[in-house]
Amino acid sequence: MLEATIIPTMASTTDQPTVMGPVPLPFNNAIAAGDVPAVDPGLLEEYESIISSLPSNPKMHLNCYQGAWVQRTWVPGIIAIQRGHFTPRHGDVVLVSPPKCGTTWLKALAFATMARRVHPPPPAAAAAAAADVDAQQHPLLRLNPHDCVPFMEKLFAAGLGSRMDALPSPRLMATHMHHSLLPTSISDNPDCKIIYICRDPKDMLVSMWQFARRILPELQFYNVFELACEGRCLSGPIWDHILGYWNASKTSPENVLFLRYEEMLQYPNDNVRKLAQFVGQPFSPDEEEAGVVMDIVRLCSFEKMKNLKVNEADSSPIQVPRNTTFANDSFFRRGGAGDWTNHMTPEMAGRLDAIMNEKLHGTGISFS
Ligand SMILES: Nc1ncnc2c1ncn2[C@@H]1O[C@H](COP(=O)(O)OS(=O)(=O)O)[C@@H](OP(=O)(O)O)[C@H]1O
Repeated sequence: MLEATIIPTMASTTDQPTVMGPVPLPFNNAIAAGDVPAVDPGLLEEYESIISSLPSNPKMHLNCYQGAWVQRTWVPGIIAIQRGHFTPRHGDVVLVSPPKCGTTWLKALAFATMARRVHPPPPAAAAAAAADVDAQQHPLLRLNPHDCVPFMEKLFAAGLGSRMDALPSPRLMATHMHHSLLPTSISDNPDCKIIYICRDPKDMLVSMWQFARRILPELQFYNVFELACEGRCLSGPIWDHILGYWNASKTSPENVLFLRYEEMLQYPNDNVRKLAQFVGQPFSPDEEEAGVVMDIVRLCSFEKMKNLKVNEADSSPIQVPRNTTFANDSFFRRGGAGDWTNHMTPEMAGRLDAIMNEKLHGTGISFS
């Protein structure tokens, strides 16, 4: 670890400079302050012409870009990242997931783990004492995890990608991009660590449908299910998304950590230890003795996060760029595994399992 230095915290525009160690800073509206730079009209025209040539699903606002179904508005961001507008740095950690597979949870856990020396997670006693002012200082008690860890393609699509350069190392960021979409400057870069999380696709689809219904109330679960089976739902083909990172984790285990939502639910402490080790910040015997692992798991638990004031329905999201569509509460619905049994017939579940089994056959990973 480098020695602690005086650098300004980004926690809020009014915060005073604070003694900080080399930890990720919450990436929130402070860093997005100022005018959004105008995107070159020529570039916009080029993006538009690329997008208009892509296979599309207008109802779902999706396009198929280089074999992956992505949200239309993210395509310019993906292109910008592929063209080298993002400059990786030693110490960068990229969190990757298909949507609705535990992104929010992983953002919280990775942030809490990597920032623990400057922002210790509140210990059990302090967490119980609501009046404990110090305990409330933790960024994750005042910010939604999406305000702490930027979503790369959205940021670049908004012309704000260069603001990542302002973040000190180590930087923590997230993407939903398929492995095949990543530029080699990320995917083949030993300086850049990737932490991947996936989930039983059946639960992922239920979660995705429930989320999408907030803006598309007429959307039927059956439609999302069919699209997924055809490989055309958001981040589809799902099997390609999972396999890309699964294979990379086998080839380069020191660069790609592959996690599963269901295993995280079952063994949260072990998985947080794995994460800390992977990013080069293993828990010391003193931290183990003090219960820091459990403190992080408790701070980031579904129950804790869902019940925070910042994550209530009327809490305004400050994500960068601003997400006016989904309120913070939409990221914490039910949690847990197995909700698919309430929405799929056994035939539907069997069909999706069979497709996944066929696609993942012989790879060493399965979901049934
Ligand atoms: N802390 C924590 N622990 C366990 N589970 C959690 C947590 N936070 C969010 N969730 C559940 O994750 C689902 C949302 O997935 P994502 O966070 O990937 O969504 S997004 O892609 O960022 O929009 C969604 O799952 P469902 O409840 O099944 O819809 C969330 O409830």
